[in-house]
Amino acid sequence: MADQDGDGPQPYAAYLRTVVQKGLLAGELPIVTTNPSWLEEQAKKKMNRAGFEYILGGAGESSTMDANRLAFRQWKIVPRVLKPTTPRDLSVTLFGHKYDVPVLMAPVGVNSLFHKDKEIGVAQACAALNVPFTMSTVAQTTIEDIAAAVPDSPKWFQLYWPSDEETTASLLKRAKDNGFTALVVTLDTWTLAWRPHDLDSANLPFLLGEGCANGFADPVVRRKFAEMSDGGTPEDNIVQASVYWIGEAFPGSSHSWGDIKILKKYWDGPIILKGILSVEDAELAAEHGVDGIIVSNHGGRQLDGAVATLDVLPEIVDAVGSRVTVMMDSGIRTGADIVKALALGAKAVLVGRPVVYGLGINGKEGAEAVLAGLLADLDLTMGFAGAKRVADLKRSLLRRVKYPGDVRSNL
Ligand SMILES: Cc1cc2nc3c(=O)[nH]c(=O)nc-3n(C[C@H](O)[C@H](O)[C@H](O)COP(=O)(O)O)c2cc1C
Ligand SMILES: O=C(O)C(=O)c1ccccc1
Repeated sequence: MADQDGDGPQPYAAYLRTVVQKGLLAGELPIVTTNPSWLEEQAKKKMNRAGFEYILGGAGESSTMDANRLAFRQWKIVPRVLKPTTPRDLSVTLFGHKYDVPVLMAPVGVNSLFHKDKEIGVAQACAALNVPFTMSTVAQTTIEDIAAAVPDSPKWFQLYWPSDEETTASLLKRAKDNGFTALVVTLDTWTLAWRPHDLDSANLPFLLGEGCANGFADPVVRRKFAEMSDGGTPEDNIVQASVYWIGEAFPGSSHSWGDIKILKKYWDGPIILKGILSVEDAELAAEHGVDGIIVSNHGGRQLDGAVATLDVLPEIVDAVGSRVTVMMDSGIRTGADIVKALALGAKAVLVGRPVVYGLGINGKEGAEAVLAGLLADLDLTMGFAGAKRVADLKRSLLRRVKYPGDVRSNL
């Protein structure tokens, strides 16, 4: 969708072209709604229950999921007029790479539960729109298969950090050898949280082999599994192998700051820590020489009661923004949300649930429709706000308001 006529991609213009091409003007309805708060409803009707509920679920009473959305509602944009903003430039430079848009796909595992296109569908949707794709460790597609499907597109690798150093090294080597340029290390999920939604329905698909494809393809995982199972392969005993691999990805206890040196030993590109919510940890990340952080509460799926990411973003940016690249996720649904996060100092945002709802509704096409819509909305919102480029999004564009939500809130 890159538009070579202007200065880089013009997501709204591209979106309108798609509307015409797909015959929507002739009265056909889009398969995927353009309203992000209806996506969940649409996905519920279209997807199988286990897959839909796995995406939907938050930890505890989902209070952090609610907070993520409410936090966005408490900032409003003060627009400008008589200020031409075309053509707009949505590009950002992160770790020396120029990206067309300030939006990345968040790492989301077990996509085979959502649609047969699984992670490949999402990766291809991202590739079509030049959105960097962050691959999850617990994908149901291998690192090698993602690389083969989207060889020339920007790709980051997310690590669930195994307790075993040799397994860590093996995963990182495969990611590096296959063209993944940045490493995202998720720190808030050394074990899965109390998620009543999934627990009540015993929806724990990774114990049946889902989310294990990447692990089962790993030479070190295979060797170690053979050693402990009298020469067995994961394919011989899926349940036992899943328990072993999931035990590596989620070891049940956290690494410590001193272990960052292990990551540096095996990864010479940018290292980004995901799941930072406190200024203290942001400072420690900077002191330990990492390149970036993602202010994230895992979309409210880990510590229920954790603070909304937008509520701590400004203080974290103030503390470490000049030393590390600060990004954020959790609760991004609209172009206005992205504008607010960028104005409060994030260099880029990641989006999770909406895209995999799109995948569940209509495979690769659905994921692409959600991302294209989000980028078009961002493009328009920047224009109305008076911003021609991402650097124009400053804190002075926003006002903090006191009311708890909007009348139309779906919370
Ligand atoms: C179904 C699902 C699976 C996820 N899997 C992973 C994962 O494998 N690794 C990871 O770091 N984060 C994972 N996340 C968290 C996302 O990367 C991201 O932090 C979160 O979805 C952002 O919030 P949002 O869904 O409100 O956009 C997952 C989220 C969902 C919804
Ligand atoms: O559900 C998640 O949030 C997550 O990170 C995960 C955990 C296990 C398998 C797949 C994804």
